[in-house]
Amino acid sequence: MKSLRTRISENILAPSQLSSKQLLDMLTPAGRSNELRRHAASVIVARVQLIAGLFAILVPFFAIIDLVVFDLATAGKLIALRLASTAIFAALAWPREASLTRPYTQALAALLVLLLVPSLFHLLSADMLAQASQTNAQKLVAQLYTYLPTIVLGGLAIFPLTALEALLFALPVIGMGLAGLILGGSAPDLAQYGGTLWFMLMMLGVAMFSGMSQCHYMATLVVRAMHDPLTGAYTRRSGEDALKLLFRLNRMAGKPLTVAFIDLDRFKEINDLFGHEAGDQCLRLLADNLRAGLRRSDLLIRWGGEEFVAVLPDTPLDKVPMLLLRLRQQGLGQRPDGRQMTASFGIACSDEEGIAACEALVWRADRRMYEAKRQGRDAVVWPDGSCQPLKPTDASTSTTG
Ligand SMILES: Nc1nc2c(ncn2[C@@H]2O[C@H](COP(=O)(O)OP(=O)(O)OP(=O)(O)O)[C@@H](O)[C@H]2O)c(=O)[nH]1
Repeated sequence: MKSLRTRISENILAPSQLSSKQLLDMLTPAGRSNELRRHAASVIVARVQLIAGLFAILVPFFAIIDLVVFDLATAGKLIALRLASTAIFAALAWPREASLTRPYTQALAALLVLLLVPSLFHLLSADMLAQASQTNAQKLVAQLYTYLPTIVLGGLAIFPLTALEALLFALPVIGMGLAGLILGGSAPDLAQYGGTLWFMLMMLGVAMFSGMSQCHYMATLVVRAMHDPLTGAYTRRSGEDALKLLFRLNRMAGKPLTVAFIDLDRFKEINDLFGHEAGDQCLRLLADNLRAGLRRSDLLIRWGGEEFVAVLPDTPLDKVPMLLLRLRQQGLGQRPDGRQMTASFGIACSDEEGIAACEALVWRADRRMYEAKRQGRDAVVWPDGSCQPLKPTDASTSTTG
């Protein structure tokens, strides 16, 4: 069983081992991180816009077939439906700014509209087409219209949806497909309904498999692109993007956002005395310990070599001492010589006078971190300029500074 799972994950889904968490992430979107949601939202919106744009151009052209095949009254009604569909497709294709707070919900809503338009077209035209179809050509075109919901289900395959999402999107489409058959006057026989339902379920299966595979592949790439491979912290680039977003969101909500600029003390000494590999190990340990002290909603960014930035959304200055206390209690990790690692901290808060952008926030925190270095390291410098030592009072955990 395990080797079958490994084979599927390595050869079909993506070239990586599949953990239980990753498997769950392909089945339901519940555990998805915000960064993954944002990325999935941008992929879904881009594809919805592309397909909707194509449909907005192609759908009116097929009016020619309606005019050639059907009588004028039927063709007129079909063309009216086409024009309404075209207007919706054009609106979906229109470029618009992604929602800052709920980009994923916005993307799923656009996708739902895209899927429902052809299915509704089928539903609304079914009765009319059944009555107007006398000749073979008319019956053929009417039959092609009944395939619309099935084609929509196949189209789901190009979106990075989890299995649950694909299923939920498919249910109304399948429902409308079957309702169209009833309205079209098909006798409720097993051959007609069973065959159509079977075909739809096959399409749904393909769409689910393709969506899950895309989800997994996307998650693998996003995690690799956004996180520093040594420490697992956000890279400078992805961290700056996330910080900008959080800064805007907190500003809009009138909440303070605090950043802590953290620089490991005397790190060069570790590299010089114990080698680069030991230095790397210390950086890993430091990042693990910093993360352990932060909340789930906080971000840890590797700003440069041994410099990190902790981003604390919705955090006023008076909450920062609690974080520092937690870090002090658990420690930042041991150096290869057995002594405790120490770091210098600079704190800045978006509430401060003259902070219009997050760049200014980080710059101030950076300056304060240098001031902490200047004042002897293993210390924190606050926005009011005061410098507080971080040293534990216990002499057994003495510092390097
Ligand atoms: N092992 C390792 N070393 C790194 C990495 N990135 C940067 N460094 C090293 O980090 C060291 C930083 O040295 P300095 O800027 O002098 O800082 P420091 O020795 O910590 O001194 P203070 O900051 O003043 O306490 C340099 O020797 C870099 O080569 C890395 O990814 N791995």
